[in-house]
Amino acid sequence: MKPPIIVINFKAYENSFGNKAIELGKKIEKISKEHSVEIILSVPATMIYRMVQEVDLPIYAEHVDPVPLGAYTGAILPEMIKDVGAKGTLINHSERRLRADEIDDVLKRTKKLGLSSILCVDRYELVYPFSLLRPDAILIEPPELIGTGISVSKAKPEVITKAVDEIRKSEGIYLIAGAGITTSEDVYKALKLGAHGIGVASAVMKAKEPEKVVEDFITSALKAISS
Ligand SMILES: O=C(CO)COP(=O)(O)O
Repeated sequence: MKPPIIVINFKAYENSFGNKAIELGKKIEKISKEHSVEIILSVPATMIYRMVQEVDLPIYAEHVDPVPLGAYTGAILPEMIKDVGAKGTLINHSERRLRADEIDDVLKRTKKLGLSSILCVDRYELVYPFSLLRPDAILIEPPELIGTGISVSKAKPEVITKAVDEIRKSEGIYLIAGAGITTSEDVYKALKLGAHGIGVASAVMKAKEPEKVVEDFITSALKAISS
């Protein structure tokens, strides 16, 4: 992981799985290579294996279940995503919350397996306490803005600046901002406020020309970190 960090969370849209997801992944891979900016794709569990085989980008799970090996029907474990080639996972997304003890357990396991971790939080007050669990990055997303098209960087810039202050108390953990990020200006502003990257879903997944959106985001992110 290296700033500017761009995480595209596929979630469960109609193009989040199957051939459409692979096509989208390949388009994003091309832009990523053209600009030499790594883009992390978090994809549905059923797509991890195919994405890893067909798209040369770091593929993450969107969630892992906080249960041990054993009799847990339907569970997706950190060990399983590692086995199919995932590089890491989101943990505790707003749409897939875990308890604090479960987060702690999952982080210990991902670390042991050599998987990267992006721990999601919904408010800046959680950034420092959760940074003590040593994820690779914390993704802050006010849930009320997710999927609205109203970006955290414009509507709640103080959430980013306060989260940035908090993350600075812990060495070596990245702060990513997300929720409602839609325009290249949203991306620029998030990075200028001190975030190391952005997390996005609907602006890419629902776009007519997602590759254009991703390209604009990369250009803005590069501009923000170089000016
Ligand atoms: O939840 C998100 C990324 O993890 C953000 O979603 P939107 O980009 O759709 O607001």
